[in-house]
This record gives sequence, structure tokens and C-alpha cells, in this order.
Amino acid sequence: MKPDLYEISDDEWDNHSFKPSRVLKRPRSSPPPLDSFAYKPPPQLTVSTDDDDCVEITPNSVNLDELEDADVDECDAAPAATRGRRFIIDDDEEDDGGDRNGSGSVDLYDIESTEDEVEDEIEEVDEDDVVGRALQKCARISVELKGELFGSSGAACERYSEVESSSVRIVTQEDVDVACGSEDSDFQPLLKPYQLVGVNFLLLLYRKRIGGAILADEMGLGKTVQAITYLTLLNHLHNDSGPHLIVCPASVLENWERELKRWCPSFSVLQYHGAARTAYCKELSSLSKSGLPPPFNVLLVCYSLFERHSPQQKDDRKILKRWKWSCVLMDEAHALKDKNSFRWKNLMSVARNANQRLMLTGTPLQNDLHELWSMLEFMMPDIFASEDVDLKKLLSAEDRDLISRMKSILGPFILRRLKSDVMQQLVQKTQQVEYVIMEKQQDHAYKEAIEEYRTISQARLTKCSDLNSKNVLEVLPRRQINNYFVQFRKIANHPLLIRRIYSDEDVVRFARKLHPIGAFGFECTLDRVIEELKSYNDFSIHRLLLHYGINDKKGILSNKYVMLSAKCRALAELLPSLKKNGHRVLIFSQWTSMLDILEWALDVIGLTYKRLDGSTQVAERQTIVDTFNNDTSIFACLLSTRAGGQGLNLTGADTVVIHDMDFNPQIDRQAEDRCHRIGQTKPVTIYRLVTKGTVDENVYEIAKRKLGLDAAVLESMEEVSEGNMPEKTMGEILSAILLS
Ligand SMILES: Nc1ncnc2c1ncn2[C@@H]1O[C@H](COP(=O)(O)OP(=O)(O)OP(=O)(O)O)[C@@H](O)[C@H]1O
Repeated sequence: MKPDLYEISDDEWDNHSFKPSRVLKRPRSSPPPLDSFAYKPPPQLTVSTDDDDCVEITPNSVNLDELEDADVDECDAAPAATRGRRFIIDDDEEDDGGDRNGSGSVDLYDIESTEDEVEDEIEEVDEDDVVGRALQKCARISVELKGELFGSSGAACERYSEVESSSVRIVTQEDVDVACGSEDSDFQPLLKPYQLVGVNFLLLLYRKRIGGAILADEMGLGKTVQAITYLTLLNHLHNDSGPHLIVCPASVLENWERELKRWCPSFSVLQYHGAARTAYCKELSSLSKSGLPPPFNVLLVCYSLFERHSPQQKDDRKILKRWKWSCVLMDEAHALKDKNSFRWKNLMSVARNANQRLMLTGTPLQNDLHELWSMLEFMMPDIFASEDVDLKKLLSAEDRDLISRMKSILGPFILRRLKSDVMQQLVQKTQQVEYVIMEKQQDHAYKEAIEEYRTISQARLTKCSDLNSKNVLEVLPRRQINNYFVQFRKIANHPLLIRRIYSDEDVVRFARKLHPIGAFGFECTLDRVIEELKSYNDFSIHRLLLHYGINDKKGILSNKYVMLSAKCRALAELLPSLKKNGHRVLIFSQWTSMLDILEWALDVIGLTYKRLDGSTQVAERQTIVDTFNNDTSIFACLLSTRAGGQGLNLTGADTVVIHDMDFNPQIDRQAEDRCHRIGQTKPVTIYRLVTKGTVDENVYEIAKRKLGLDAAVLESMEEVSEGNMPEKTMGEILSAILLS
């Protein structure tokens, strides 16, 4: 079965390409803190808010020819007028009334003729400078918007509490009560104060006709709730009842529906996935073809609808493109970090004509600045269009001036609050790195792999006699480097993830037994079965033998084999003591086969658990979450980092074990925050397992370095220092192991 959005199967691991990261050097001068809606003191600007304060942004349509996807049809050819956004500085139009075409009584003037003071803020840029041009356009709106956000009072609002009083100007909790309340329900829609600021931020951008926004609060601070309240208020204040399109990972579809019912009971919501999709697709198709409005206020879909090229998905997307969406809302919007992906392009072809593209993500900066740019381009394609320019080259993480400029200019479009800033009452989160030490068998397996790969590398090196290289990148093909690295990671996690116990002779013997019973299908030849089994790891062979009840002198493995790994042994010590002290645990791994082994380990240790990964039926996922949260007799929940790490509320646990870390630390951060979020009452502890003396340690170093970039762009600079780990790409790491 095709895995879910981010699920990585073992096969895909083999093809995984790890991107090298960059070292952040100490900045020449510290960039300012993120210039955000919530925290920035008012700039000392003299922006006029007199009449005529309207800016029209010149449409800069995305080149449709770039979309390779056959999806692009007549629906994409939106009139230019709908692409350009009007930005109104004048705030006295209380009856904005959903007039989002810029018609009505407001006067407009061209962006080129803004105030002199504004011009002073904007640097001259070269015409060919894509990034500079975009930032220049953005700066114009940014300057105007800042003036609007902080008012003319000039009152400083460094801290959240001050922002609360100075910025909450459009709606208050009373408005939320009226808009979200329902007579049929006891539910009290009470927003936390910072959430009220968030809803006001979104409403302000809507009223200013800014076509996009990023709500980037840290995970678990209630982005879903703020976004839904915002949609409710659009209906209540602006008579804008949609239709809205919400795109999210499969695991959180149910949660969205549930939260929509609670916070927006008046909306009709349709989940367009699985059985519901089959039931509604004809009806929706004929309604949209006839130009009739959709029979819902909110349509909930998964990202997967934009990823594939099946006729069914193409039809679905055609339906979506026929309607004009008010707000297209992307949850876990870092899914749009690659503007060359089908997902990005297909979703853009639906979202382009929406009034607003609202992005929710707790981790906006995943790896590099060009990924952030992809999101920005999605959010406001008119401004951030980069055509076919290679952004990777333009957006260097080492360009401190660029980072500083981006932070300052993007501030008004991105609202990011950290838990430490807004929720002093949120329980403490403690991070712990557990270095575990391999015992004999695992250590041998690791050393054997080093020897084997070293021999191959040295042989290659000798062949290229003119090379006296110390870099495997010059000696081995990229794919082989990836494979070696993955093999090292596997052994560091569990030696059963490679084949070492079962010899080729064993495999042939098992194949002779499995072939006649059709274990691989009766049409499969014996040779093919042997070939297939040879590619299996020890654990997979063991499981197959177990399944078919095949045993001989060296057949099914005994339970002691599951404890061959240092990590499993560490868990065998840690978990029972956690249980004894009343804790409950989420255990994350990136590999589904590792989760299988962990199930075995938990059985051996004698602990109860649930499991959720990409192969779990979407309809079942919320049930698993609810069962785990409510049934305290279940001690652990095993999750794949990709399918289980996003959006889920698992506050039933207070401890997280990251069994194997990701190169991208944001993925692990997402996982940690499944239980460190609103609703958590106990202090949370995160354990990261790192196998000593293996590439695990390098992965941990790389992850730490990437977090430094995140801190530089989105947070304060405190975390970035010269003490960062030395720059070691995967190639360099392998060079050190294999060519030394
Ligand atoms: N004002 C509130 N009142 C009651 N419950 C709330 C409130 N705000 C958020 N919650 C609850 O807190 C939990 C976390 O909220 P939510 O899922 O919206 O966070 P999030 O920021 O979207 O997280 P993630 O980034 O992980 O998706 C949810 O169970 C939600 O119902």
C-alpha cells in the first residue's frame, strides 16, 4: 500500500537523499528579532493614514506553462483582476462587508506612488534580482501594514501582554462568543488571549485584502482553533460563508471535522476523502459544472489529493478548480516547501484564485531558506514569484544580511508565538539525550559494514589512480553513499534490520520450503523466491518464517534477539520504570520495520501499546488517538514520525521517545509536541536515543545545526553561536569513516 503523506518505507529509505546543511557562523551583527505582529515594537514611521491610502499590487501572474501537470486547464486562466490584491491602508471602512474586489467607495492608487517616507524604507534593487524585487514589493506592503498594526499611538508593545491591549482592535472575546456560540451546545468558545490576537491578525490581513498569511505558532498552541474562529468571524462580520477549502494530512482530517463542529457549529462541513468521496463525487461534479454553489461551507481534503495523477484525482481537482474559494487553508503547510513538487503545483492551480491562502505551520522553516520561499510564493504568488530562478543559489543561509532583511520584511505576514512567550503556565518540557552503547553483536555488525564499505571505497579510489582524494563524494556514486549511510543507520538502530544472521544457504533452504506453499504467489519461480528472500533483512525473514510456521535448526528467532540493539535494551530499562511512576509514552520511529521490532520488544517487556503509521486507515486514526488518550491502561503509542508526528493531540502521554532522529529536526520537534500542548497537565520529558560511536551521533549534530538556522530566521539569535557543530555533510562523515 502506498504510504501516507510523509511515510518513509524501507524502500524509500534506500532512495533517500540527504541534503547537506550549512553552518551558521556568528553573525557580524545580530539581526533584529522577528519583526512579527505580536512582538515588534512600533516602528517610528510617519505613515499617513489619510484618504487615498490604497495600494494596488500589480498582478504578476505565475507562468502557467511551468505547470507540467495535465491538470492545468481553462480553470487556471483566471482573470488578471482576481490575481492582483488591493491593500487598503484606510481603516475607517467598518462595513468592509466582504467587498473584496476593491470596488466600492475606496480610492486606489498605484504602488509606485506611495509616501516618500515609505520609499525611504525600501532599498533600490536590480531588475534581475528576483529575491530583491520580491522583498521590495513586500517591503512596501510591510511598511504600510506595520503602521496599521501598531497604530499612530507609538506605544511600544514588546511583550505579548502589551500587544494584547494594543492590537486587539477588530474583535474581542464577546464577538467570538456571539459568532461561535450555539444554543444547542454547552461548549464555551473561550480563546486564550494570544489566540484572540491571532484571530485579529488574520482578520486585519483579510480586511487589508492581503492574499495570504502564515500562522506559525509553535505546535499545540491552537492554530486550528484560531483558524476556525477566524472563518466563523468572516461569516459573522463580513458575511463571507465560504466556500473554504481546508487541506491537511490524513491523520488530522477527523480532528478538523471535530474542531469545526465545536467552534463553528453553523457551518456545514464535508470531508472529501475515502467513502465520503465516492458518495459525493458525482454530485459535486455536476453542481460545479452547472455553475451552482457548493453544498457546504467547508470542504476538508488531504494533501494526497494533489499528489497523484490518477484519473480520479484529476477529476477531483477539476471539481475544486471550478469553484471560487474564499479561503484555502493549508494545515501543516510546510508540506508546500518544494515549489517544484506536484503537490505544490496542483494545489496552487486550485488555490490561485482564492481570496486568501492561509498557511498553518508550527515549523515554517524546515531546512533552508529556499523552502521558506516556496511557502511564501504559495502564500502570495504575485509578490514572491520566482519563475525558474534557482532559489537555492540565491538564498544562502549564511547571508546574514538577507536573513535579517527577510525577518524584518516578512514580519507582518507571519505570526509566530513560542510556547515560552505566551504560555507561562504550559508545563515544562525537558530534553534528554540518551547515549546508548552497542554490545558485541551489534558492534561487530557495525564494524563489519565499515570494513566491507571501506574495501569497496578503497578499491574505487585505487582505480581512479590520479585521485588522491579524501572525499567519498569524488569516489563513489551518490546513490551508493546514500545506501551506505542508510545501512549504518539501520545497524545503529537494530542489527536485525540488515541480513547477517541468516546466510545465503539458510535463505535457499527457507525458499525451498516457502515456494511450494505459495508464500510469494504460486506463479513465482523458486529462483525468484530465493532472489527476493536474499534482499530481506533478518527481521523480515524471521517474521515470514513465523507467519508460515516454518522452523528448523536456524529458523524463527527467539525473544533474546529483539534485545540485540542497545536502544531496545535501553528501552527495556527505561519503560518499566516510567510505567511504575505513572508515565505514559509516545515512541516515534521513522521506519515502519523498526516499529515492528519495537512492537516485539514491548511484547517481550510486557507493556501494552497502540500503533499508528501511514498504513493505518485514515478513519481509524482518530479512534486510535482517542482510545490512547482515554484508556490509561494503555502504556505506549508507537508512531511513525511522518504519519503520527503531525497535528495529532496525544496529551494522554507525558513522555516522548524519539527512537531514531531525523536529519530534519523540525520533524522531531513536531513529534515531541504531540503531547506538549494545550491540555497537557504533567511535565513532559523527551528522550532521544543516540547510539554511541555510530552515524547516529552525526545525525544528531546535523539536526542541532539546522535548528540554529531556524532560530536565526524565526526566533532570537540566542541559539546560534560559534560553538555550532563543524560542518559535516553525509559525504564528509562517510569520508571520515571509510577513507581515513
Ligand atoms: N482556546 C481553547 N480552548 C480549549 N481548547 C483549546 C483552545 N485552544 C486550543 N485548544 C485545544 O488544544 C489542543 C491543541 O490545539 P491545536 O490542535 O489547534 O494546536 P495546533 O497549534 O494546531 O497544533 P499542531 O501544530 O500540532 O497541529 C487541541 O486539543 C485543542 O482543542
